Amino acid sequence: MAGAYHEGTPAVPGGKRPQFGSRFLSDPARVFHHNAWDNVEWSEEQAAAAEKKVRENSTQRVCQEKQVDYEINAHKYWNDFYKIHENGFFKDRHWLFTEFPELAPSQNQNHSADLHTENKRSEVPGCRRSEDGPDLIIDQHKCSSNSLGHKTQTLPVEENVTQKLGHLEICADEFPGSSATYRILEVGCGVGNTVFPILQTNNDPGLFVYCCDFSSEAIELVQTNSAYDPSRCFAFVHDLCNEDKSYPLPSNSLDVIILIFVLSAIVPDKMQKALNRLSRLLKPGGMMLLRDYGRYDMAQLRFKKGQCLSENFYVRGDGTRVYFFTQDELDTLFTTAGLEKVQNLVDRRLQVNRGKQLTMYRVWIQCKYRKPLPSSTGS
Ligand SMILES: C[S@@+](CC[C@H](N)C(=O)[O-])C[C@H]1O[C@@H](n2cnc3c(N)ncnc32)[C@H](O)[C@@H]1O
Repeated sequence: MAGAYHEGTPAVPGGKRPQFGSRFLSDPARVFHHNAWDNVEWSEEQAAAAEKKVRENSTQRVCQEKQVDYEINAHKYWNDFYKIHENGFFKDRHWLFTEFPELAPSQNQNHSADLHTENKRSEVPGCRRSEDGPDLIIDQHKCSSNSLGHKTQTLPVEENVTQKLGHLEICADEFPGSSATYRILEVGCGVGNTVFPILQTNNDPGLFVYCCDFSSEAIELVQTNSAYDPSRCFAFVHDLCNEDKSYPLPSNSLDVIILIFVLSAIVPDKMQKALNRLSRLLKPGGMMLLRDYGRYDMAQLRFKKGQCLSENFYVRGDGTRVYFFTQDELDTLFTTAGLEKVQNLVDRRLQVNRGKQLTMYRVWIQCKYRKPLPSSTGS
């Protein structure tokens, strides 16, 4: 199936993960000597062939009636996906902390040095360390607000002073994790491939991790996972496209929001508003982190005619959808949401199936955008 989710390379058994992005293919004759090559340059012919393939597979669009069904029932298609696969896609994601040290800042002594390097790297397209990506690859949590046992902290409220989340009522000054000092939200968390490594790796006592997904099946799998700790984590069902439902936490309350292969799963004309709403939740100085599919990724080229919904947006055989971004599109989305660029990189990786002598060209985009600090006035 085009675009089923599997992560590529497993972690090195018993060893520290090597830095990504350090293996370059200089001699094409050696392509089958390793499983993956980093920062692969595409030839003009290859780029032209990819464009042609996309033109071809986009000629025939899915009919309007089916398009409406995929939109209205999007959560159901993902529920079915998780009913079939459960958490079979759980993979080691320790690359998360190499790429996104913001997820465990106290575990990264060189955090500020890393950020400095990132700023530099963002100016050099294509110059980055790479990583594995997917290819291709609750009901409600019991109210445990203030479960860290800290004093509650009053924060400005987003829209509603009190919001109802199922049977759970959340107030501005008393919401899950209200007393935490470092708050991370993962949107479209699936079965917790990112959340659980964060909880395991980041042992800051002030950490609180929120995670949501519109698939109740996925959230149930997160909540019933033995590593789920309601004193440090709050998993909830939420549709990031739903304008009528607020997040169960106030504006300006989050240090980090992370989106891993989720923005691509929503219909393009709802992406901007979804990001605008998320941006409001960030503290000034807070960061939005994203890793997602890039234009002409192998998964896009593999779609057949009749699976295209709109330009660069496709439906898989199981009814789940996927968009393939350019760096510029993501830059526009984030900056329109009021954020400033820290990093916007393209990761072109060549994965190799040595057994079958197959080559797979992957294109992923990684972004970090920051909410600006209020500018000091009167100086
Ligand atoms: C490709 S999966 C990625 C899951 C997870 N981030 C990971 O990397 O393992 C996309 C996820 O986004 C979720 N999703 C798609 N559209 C959504 C929406 N509108 N609101 C919330 N979650 C959504 C799906 O249920 C699915 O879990």
